[in-house]
Amino acid sequence: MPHILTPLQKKVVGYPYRPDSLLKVIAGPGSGKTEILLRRVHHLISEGHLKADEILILSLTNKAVDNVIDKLKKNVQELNDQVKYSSEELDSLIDKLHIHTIHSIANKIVVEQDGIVNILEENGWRGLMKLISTGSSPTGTASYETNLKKFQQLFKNIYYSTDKVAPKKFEQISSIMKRYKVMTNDEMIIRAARYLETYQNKSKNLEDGCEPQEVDSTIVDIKSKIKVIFIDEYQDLYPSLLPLIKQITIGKQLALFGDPNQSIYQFLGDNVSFLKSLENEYKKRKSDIKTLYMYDNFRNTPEIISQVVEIMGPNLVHYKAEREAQNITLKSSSNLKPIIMNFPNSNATCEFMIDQIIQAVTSSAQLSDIAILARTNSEIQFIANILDKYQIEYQKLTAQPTWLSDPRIQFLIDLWKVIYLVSKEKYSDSEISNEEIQNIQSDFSIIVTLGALQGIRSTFINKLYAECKEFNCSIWNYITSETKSKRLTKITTHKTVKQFIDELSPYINNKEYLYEDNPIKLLKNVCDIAFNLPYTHLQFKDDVDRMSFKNHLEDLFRTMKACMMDRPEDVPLLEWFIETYFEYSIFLHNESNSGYSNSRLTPSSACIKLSTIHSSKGLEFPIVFIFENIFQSFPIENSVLYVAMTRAKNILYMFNVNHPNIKSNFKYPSVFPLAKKKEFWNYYNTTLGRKLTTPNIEKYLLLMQKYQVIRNHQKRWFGTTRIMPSLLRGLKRVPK
Ligand SMILES: Nc1ncnc2c1ncn2[C@@H]1O[C@H](COP(=O)(O)OP(=O)(O)OP(=O)(O)O)[C@@H](O)[C@H]1O
Repeated sequence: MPHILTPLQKKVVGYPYRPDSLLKVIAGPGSGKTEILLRRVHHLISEGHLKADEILILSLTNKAVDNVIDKLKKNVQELNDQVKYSSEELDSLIDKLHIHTIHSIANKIVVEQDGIVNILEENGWRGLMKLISTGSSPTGTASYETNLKKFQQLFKNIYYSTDKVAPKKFEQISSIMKRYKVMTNDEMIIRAARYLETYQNKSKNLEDGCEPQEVDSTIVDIKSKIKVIFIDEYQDLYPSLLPLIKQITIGKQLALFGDPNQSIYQFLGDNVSFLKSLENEYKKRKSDIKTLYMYDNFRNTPEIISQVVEIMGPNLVHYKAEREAQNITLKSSSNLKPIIMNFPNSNATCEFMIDQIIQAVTSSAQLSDIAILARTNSEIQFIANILDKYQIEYQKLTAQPTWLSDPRIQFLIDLWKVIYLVSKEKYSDSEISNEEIQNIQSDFSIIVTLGALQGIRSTFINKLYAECKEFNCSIWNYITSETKSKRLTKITTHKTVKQFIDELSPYINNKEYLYEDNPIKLLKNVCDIAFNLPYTHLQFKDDVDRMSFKNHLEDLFRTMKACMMDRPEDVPLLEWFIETYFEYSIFLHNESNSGYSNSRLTPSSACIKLSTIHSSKGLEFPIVFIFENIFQSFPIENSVLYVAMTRAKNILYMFNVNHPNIKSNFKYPSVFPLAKKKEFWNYYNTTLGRKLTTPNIEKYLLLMQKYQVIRNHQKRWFGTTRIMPSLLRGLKRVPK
């Protein structure tokens, strides 16, 4: 059954469609933002105001896009009670809607105009840094990682500033990037905006109809078909996206949904000024601008909401509106206040947390109801290690799969790029003209892979690049030409380059290999190449390191298989994989409910969730622990704490949270043991739509005694008790 809408939700769903207008929906946590956005989409279509292909839904993250698609399927099916959609009809309806991340739509526009482009990833940055530095480090004598970070910052400052004079070392950057079609995400956004603007101006000049119509493309869709644009989580938009958003939204109805209090990406730029500029565009055109508020809360208990207000009250924007809103719907009282504690050390924090988890699962909760949130990845790793120790199964929620950022896997993909791009250039039917030499894309992948090998210094890469420019030839042709490559002296370097050529040549020289469509063979070959090269990252530190590579390799293989199944018949697997692996990997990642359990065998639906606060955005969990390391010295930002606290549906714990409004007091609260609170567990089960169960406190006490782990706080409550790690694994292990 679809939810019955509240008066505030109804207003948003039924707000009229008007071209060139702005609707801003400010919605608090748990107010049903995404659901209402989709109900509005359905309303506009079913009332005949718009067709599905006239609607564009934009989000910032892939996860949010998948969330929209999932909810859309559920909602449309529920709402459509007269004519039930078959699953094919539903798929076709969803296919017609345009649903993208902002970056993927920019990428589509740019690729349609420019062909394949290289978006800078970690290894790409390293390659670029090697290319422009001249032996000594470009930014001083600090470690490579620090230099890389500084370099990226310097690059950003110089590239996007018009008034700064670039140091000599950076002058080459734009020409190199242009030459190899390498760009950062920000540049891709700017480029896409420029293409849209050019199209707009061209169409204006062509209104007399003297030139033929353009073929179908994303630009044509945006400029001529789309009438309404929805942006979910608008508070995360930042200034460098503005040129593109402006271009996309001209003349359309733009509906922004979000919560300014949850603006956790301020480090990317000022969201407030972004919105002002966008609103000014609508004001300039004298368009309608309307703000609606949604402050119902179907998620958090009133006790959690009061705690949020107590800690952050004056810092919450629009809170007045919430207070004044009439008839807001809230959950009933749970009579359980959030548990806020500061511990003297990390061990005490962990022991208490484990104890609470055990109480919860021996009462009514399932392990998958529980999420542990922390600010940094290192804190998440710390908690993961603790849970490993207790053999409690968990799943890390990450925005993108971890294998994608494993430099070893990136190295394998870069090697494939070398094979594919060099072969393509080599076997291309037409002679490559001088002008085309400027666009030899294999060069960049060679620089990235060669530059990652032991003994290859930036002076060499730099010289190589300069030589190729002088001879006007590709790097592969240069290094494989005996006469030319002799000019690059040093014996050790020479040996490594020879090794590189020897490893890759058999595949490049075999034209058929471009069409190899056996993923196992492709993977085995590229691993052989990588292991035979002096690439230090593949000399494993220990078994854990080896296992992590093995797991990532399995994920890479899974992605290849998915690409293979979907591949158009006439496109070779290698080519299709290089173009699409990122999208497939995100898709598979989200499908497997984002992440892996520590055992990799347990379904994610049976695991505790571990997540950084940033990755938990938009999610909700019955029980939330906010876990801060006691060494966390800088206070948590209001917006980050707000997002974390409002993820909790029924129970919220906050451990060692460093915030000026949270007082430190190390005292076990009187509300425990949690397992004794029968009334509360009834409430818990009812709000989650589950059958009522009785908390099994006897079982809990029995187990505690059986395993005899002495805990100070348990001693106070139950006498001497002991918990063994296997407790949560169905109690199969018999203690010695
Ligand atoms: N009218 C309604 N009646 C009952 N439940 C509702 C109603 N509208 C939304 N909900 C439920 O409220 C919960 C919160 O909704 P949703 O996840 O869309 O919140 P949100 O506004 O996106 O929150 P956040 O901004 O914190 O991510 C969901 O479980 C949703 O199904």
